[in-house]
Amino acid sequence: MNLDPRIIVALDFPAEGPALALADQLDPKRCRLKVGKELFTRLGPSFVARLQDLGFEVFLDLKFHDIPNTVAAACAAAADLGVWMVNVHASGGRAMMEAARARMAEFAKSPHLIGVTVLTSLDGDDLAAIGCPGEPAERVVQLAGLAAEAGLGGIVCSPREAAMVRAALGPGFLLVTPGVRPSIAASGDQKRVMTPSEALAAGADYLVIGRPITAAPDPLAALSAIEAELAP
Ligand SMILES: O=c1ccn([C@@H]2O[C@H](COP(=O)(O)O)[C@@H](O)[C@H]2O)c(=O)[nH]1
Repeated sequence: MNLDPRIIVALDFPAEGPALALADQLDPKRCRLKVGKELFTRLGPSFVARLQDLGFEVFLDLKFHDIPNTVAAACAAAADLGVWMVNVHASGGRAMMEAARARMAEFAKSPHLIGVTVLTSLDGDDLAAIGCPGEPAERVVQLAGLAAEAGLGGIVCSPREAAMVRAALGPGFLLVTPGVRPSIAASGDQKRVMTPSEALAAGADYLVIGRPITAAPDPLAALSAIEAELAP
């Protein structure tokens, strides 16, 4: 029995039906579930509660990015939902992250609060186009340091940067990595990817995996294959 499953399944579906159909087949001992902008915008807090009733810990992936007061209040609202993890954009700045951290400290059992660094769909050219020239890894390490200084418990990054961030910030700082693709899976819009076993070996704590499972002809078989790849 795995009490701290490494896999977080991204439930990116357009409606409750298919999302619940998959959740019903999954086992909270094998994975956690991520609710993102699409499902939360459609279904709201009651859907999160539904997943929690099934026994799942939920990562509410809304990537808050706003002024400190607004983000802190949004994080408090997420904590009220009893979610396991919530995130903010580290590029929102130190004061914003500190405000969110301070509000979380008011909760007896607060979610993990983590900072999104550089989206895994971006490469160096994309960063240059938005006025941030340089390698994604450099910016990830810089934003990870800022998140750590602000008191956050970890970051979202590509597994490609996991080893560098681990070396810079040491153990105990959570590295949550989307951009995970089994070798036979299509990258789609993800530009900085690694396989599940590479991600774990690089030091990722949690692997966020969506379409390689949710869009597979047999999602349970896809999950089992990933678990087998990760087995020691
Ligand atoms: O940098 C980021 C931050 C978040 N995500 C989210 O993770 C999943 C990945 O889904 P796949 O289908 O495995 O690509 C998705 O919900 C994103 O919103 C990310 O990909 N990259």
